[in-house]
Amino acid sequence: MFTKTSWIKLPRNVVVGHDVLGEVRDVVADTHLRGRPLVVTSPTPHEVAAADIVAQYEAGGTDPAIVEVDTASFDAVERVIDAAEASDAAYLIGVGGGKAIDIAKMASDRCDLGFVSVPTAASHDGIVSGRGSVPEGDTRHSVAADPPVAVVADTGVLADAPWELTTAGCADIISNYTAVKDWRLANRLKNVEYSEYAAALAEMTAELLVESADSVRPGLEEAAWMVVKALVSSGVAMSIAGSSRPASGAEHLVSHQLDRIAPGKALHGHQVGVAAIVTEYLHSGERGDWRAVRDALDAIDAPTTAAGLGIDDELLLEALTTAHEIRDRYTILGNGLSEAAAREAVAKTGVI
Ligand SMILES: NC(=O)C1=CN([C@@H]2O[C@H](COP(=O)(O)OP(=O)(O)OC[C@H]3O[C@@H](n4cnc5c(N)ncnc54)[C@H](OP(=O)(O)O)[C@@H]3O)[C@@H](O)[C@H]2O)C=CC1
Ligand SMILES: O=C(CO)COP(=O)(O)O
Ligand SMILES: [Zn+2]
Repeated sequence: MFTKTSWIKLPRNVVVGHDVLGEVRDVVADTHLRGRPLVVTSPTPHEVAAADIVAQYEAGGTDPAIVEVDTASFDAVERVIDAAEASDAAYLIGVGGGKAIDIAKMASDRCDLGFVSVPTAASHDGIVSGRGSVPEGDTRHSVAADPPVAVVADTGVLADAPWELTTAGCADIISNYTAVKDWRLANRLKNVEYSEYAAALAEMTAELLVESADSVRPGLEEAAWMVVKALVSSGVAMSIAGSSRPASGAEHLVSHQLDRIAPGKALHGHQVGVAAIVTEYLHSGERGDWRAVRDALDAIDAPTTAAGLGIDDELLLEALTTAHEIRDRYTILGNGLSEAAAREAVAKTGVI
């Protein structure tokens, strides 16, 4: 008897374009969301975009509540839940990078309130995904959370953001190659549930971005457009999969471990990019595709070495050899990469 069920949750409105920040209130009005919003943001995105959104609501006679978060943590999620209850918020608007958006997404899921995603940086593929990702102690939780009801991505705001945020988003997409390889491996070796549609979408998204690398240049709004479309597409792949598997494999384990042992040194996307060079080497060997991954990162100005990340060589080696402990997710790292193998891989790929 066939007993499988698949429940794919996707946003209702995804609005991408020039000056769409000014349309947040109208985009929300086109959904079922009504009442007083709680704007969840972080310091820079507050100035860059959240203040404008608050002004839109005030001009329309609504006084939105606002809360700032400064770390991606469960404490921050609790603080936002308290703020939502105290302000009697009807829905949440996450304005910022991955941190603010994840926190808003997870808090709104817990409060059973709708959530709107307003990215101020094309730096990560959690913009539309139905996942929230937060560290806790020695582990990393990637939890299911309802995806945003609406997404408003202003390409002018994204193009004005520091260039390295955009290159981090590109690297997060390029890491789909190795993530999908890990997913297929886990499916073959551990019978992990696998979706060919989600895998194909994640890979195709990376492919299209790499093919367009020449047009991904600083300050170009068209580049912001291309990158944010790829981030949306990658987030949809995660929603189809019902997990972050299409976009998160061993390279993400290494990045999450770096967040623990070398916090705040480099952006999420840059860390997964450098780690992907190494995990691609582990998948396909010296003559394999690791050069293509490195060259793709290089072509969009993303770092390709530990030094480029500003991370000490020994710390990267520690992350590589301990990354398998971060969560129960089978990857090419198996039950752990030995120090000798890690040293060999970083030397062969020039990552160290
Ligand atoms: N849920 C999911 O599916 C996914 C989640 N993630 C998560 O997302 C996070 C990484 O996202 P990321 O965006 O790199 O991290 P942050 O949200 O920390 O943003 C990085 C930096 O960019 C700044 N910033 C954001 N927008 C602008 C702007 N327009 N101009 C100037 N500075 C700006 C932030 O400022 P400030 O310090 O003021 O906030 C911050 O310093 C990680 O926690 C990762 O786990 C990543 C991929 C997928
Ligand atoms: O960063 C992500 C995908 O790019 C989310 O994946 P995680 O589940 O590893 O947090
Ligand atoms: Zn990522």
